[in-house]
Amino acid sequence: MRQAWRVADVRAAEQTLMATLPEGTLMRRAAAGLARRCALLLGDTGGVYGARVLLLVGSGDNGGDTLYAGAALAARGAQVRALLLTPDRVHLAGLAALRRSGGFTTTDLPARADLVLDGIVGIGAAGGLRPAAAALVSRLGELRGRTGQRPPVVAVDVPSGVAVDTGDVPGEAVTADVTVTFGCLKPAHVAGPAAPRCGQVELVDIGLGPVLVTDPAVRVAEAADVAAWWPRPGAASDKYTRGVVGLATGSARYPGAALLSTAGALAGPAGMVRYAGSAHREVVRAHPSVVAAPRVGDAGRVQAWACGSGLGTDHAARTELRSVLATPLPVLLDADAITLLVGGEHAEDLRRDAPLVLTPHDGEFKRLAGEAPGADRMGAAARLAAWTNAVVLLKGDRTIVASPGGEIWANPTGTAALATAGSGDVLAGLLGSLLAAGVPAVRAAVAAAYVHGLAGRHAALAGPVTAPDIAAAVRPVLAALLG
Ligand SMILES: NC(=O)C1=CN([C@@H]2O[C@H](COP(=O)(O)OP(=O)(O)OC[C@H]3O[C@@H](n4cnc5c(N)ncnc54)[C@H](O)[C@@H]3O)[C@@H](O)[C@H]2O)[C@@H](O)CC1
Repeated sequence: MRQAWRVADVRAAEQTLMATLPEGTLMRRAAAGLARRCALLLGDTGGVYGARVLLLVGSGDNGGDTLYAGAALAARGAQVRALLLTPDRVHLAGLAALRRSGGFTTTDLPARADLVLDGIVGIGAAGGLRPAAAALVSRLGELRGRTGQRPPVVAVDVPSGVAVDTGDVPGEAVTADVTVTFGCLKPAHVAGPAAPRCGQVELVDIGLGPVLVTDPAVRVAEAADVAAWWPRPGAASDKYTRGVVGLATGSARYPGAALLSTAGALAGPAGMVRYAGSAHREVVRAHPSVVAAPRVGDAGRVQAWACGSGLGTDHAARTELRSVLATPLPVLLDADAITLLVGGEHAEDLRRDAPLVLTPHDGEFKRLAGEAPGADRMGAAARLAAWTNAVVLLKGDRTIVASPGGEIWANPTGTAALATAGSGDVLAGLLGSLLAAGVPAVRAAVAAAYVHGLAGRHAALAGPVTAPDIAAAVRPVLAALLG
């Protein structure tokens, strides 16, 4: 698991650590790690000696890190130029170090550079980039390196222009190939549109770990976590002990949603799938192992329900939703079931002890919460989770999972390939299967999003992706993940 902390927590930890160390120690550690990574990058394209390195230097300590790292590269023979955004406000000791090592300052963007370091602004950023910085960033694409290609950009701590605590990108921002960050990850490295702008994120240890005592703002599951959480059948397992998942999905109008949620559920860890709904004949024809009935009340025993994908919003759909919510079982509500919650008619039904998971996309989120997720998707998901007492899985490029208790996860495996009709139905079935297999709701949501994303990527290797391709890709992805 990887974890990221908010700026206020990082600052507090840094203060604690700095009080025990000679002044400038942390910046020296940060700059040394940064220079090492830059030297490695230059090694890939002809070496440090003689390389043209451009430093974009803002007024704060982020600029200071950049100047010290530039000094280290200049000392190894690189031609280092620092473009100072605010020449009257600059880290003076860093600038002196650069000059001592033979580095120069410049006032405009040069035509050529083999490496760019973005030290315009780090965790001290307030709001979007100021006009002069934004104008500079918009021109970075003009640069060419010794191979004639665009030079790699290394962001110092975070790409300038991103909102560090939310991962939002409010305007012009740097797109980095590598981000070298210090002490710990920050939310922008893992969540929101900022995350893909970071490129490869590398963490430099500056000794912050022992004093970083607050809970992380956001967690990111890794393959080993998902593999550890994923239930596997044992010698004593049978179809019932592995869990039976019930699906209340699809309708005469949307029979495809029934088929896709079933395909997702069949790829999950539960031992049996029961389908309840008007597409019961189609489901059994396509998936003979499924036991199907026309209504939730006739479905037989299950250990969790997934409800809503393609269910419709008519009276019959409302009755099925009510039946599902009346059970003492974990329930996942997707798509139309979320829409049916709007207006509060099911407020009483939602008072339940068993886990509830909601899987809205932005439109469903807006309908239910009354406003769009906005720039702070993690905060928005956490608020909806607290309000509904449900685990909320907010779909997106970096899908967010938020628990009612305030735990937040960002999914790292998202891909544009998942943005296709019926993709969410597959996810609902898969997540329902994990719930039925006894996986706690937050882990089930995190694991389902992770595997669903990998399945989208796997399917995309063969060309344009449809939802059945995603469902089919879950098995090979699990085979590789679970070993
Ligand atoms: N505090 C510490 O102990 C450490 C800090 N380090 C570095 O210090 C950075 C934080 O330094 P600072 O607190 O000085 O803050 P920054 O250097 O991130 O930014 C603050 C400066 O940028 C300007 N600024 C703010 N918002 C801007 C915007 N939207 N557009 C353009 N300019 C803007 C401000 O005028 C201010 O002078 C970290 O990101 C990291 O790089 C590292 O050296 C590691 C240790």
